[in-house]
Amino acid sequence: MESKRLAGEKAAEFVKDGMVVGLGTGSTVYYTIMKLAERMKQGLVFKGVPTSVETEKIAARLGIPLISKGEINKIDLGIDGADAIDPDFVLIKGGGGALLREKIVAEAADQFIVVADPGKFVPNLADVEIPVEVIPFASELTEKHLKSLGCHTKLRVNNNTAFITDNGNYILDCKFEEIKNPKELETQILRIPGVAENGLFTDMANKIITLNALGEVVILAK
Ligand SMILES: O=C[C@H](O)[C@H](O)[C@H](O)COP(=O)(O)O
Repeated sequence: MESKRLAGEKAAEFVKDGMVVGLGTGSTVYYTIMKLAERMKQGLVFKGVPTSVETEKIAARLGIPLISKGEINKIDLGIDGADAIDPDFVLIKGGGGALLREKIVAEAADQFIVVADPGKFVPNLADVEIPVEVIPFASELTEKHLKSLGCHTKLRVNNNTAFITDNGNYILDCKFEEIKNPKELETQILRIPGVAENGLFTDMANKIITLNALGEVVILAK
């Protein structure tokens, strides 16, 4: 999609020599990674921290140097996509199942840029399911606990079997009737034993790169 390409490529301009860059997951940030590989050939020097096995493979194929898992100390800039963005820049992520590593990287990054086509903007987050990554042990109990917060849960499946994340966990997609306080909900979900992470990303995005109604790339900042 052209809008994903334009937004994704623009974000690559924010990477400077010597940076450690969190490389997100999905079809929009894919264009960022492609652009970064192009800039690398022109002399840009940086190292990447991939947020998924999928991104790790793409980056490795393009020859992008990656920091190995046990050596990630500092991330200068994270760039990633989103499934939904509300007017306060609260994000829902995890449509591709990569939310856990994505949140670790977004939280650690000094700056976090989101790349998204305009279709990702929603007036109400409750219109979108929140992916919750849960460890398989006693996941029925975790699910029951989640339901007590007032949502409908759905185990994510792939080819008729449970979808397994890069971390060996399940995803429960949770639909709430309303979300009054996303920050509080993010914390409440995280407090449930068995929950590894949830797809609500509050207070994280510093900039959002998207397109306006004229199809021009715009950078929204808080
Ligand atoms: O788990 C997947 C991620 O949260 C992605 O960043 C998100 O799904 C956005 O992906 P896309 O850019 O393909 O719409």
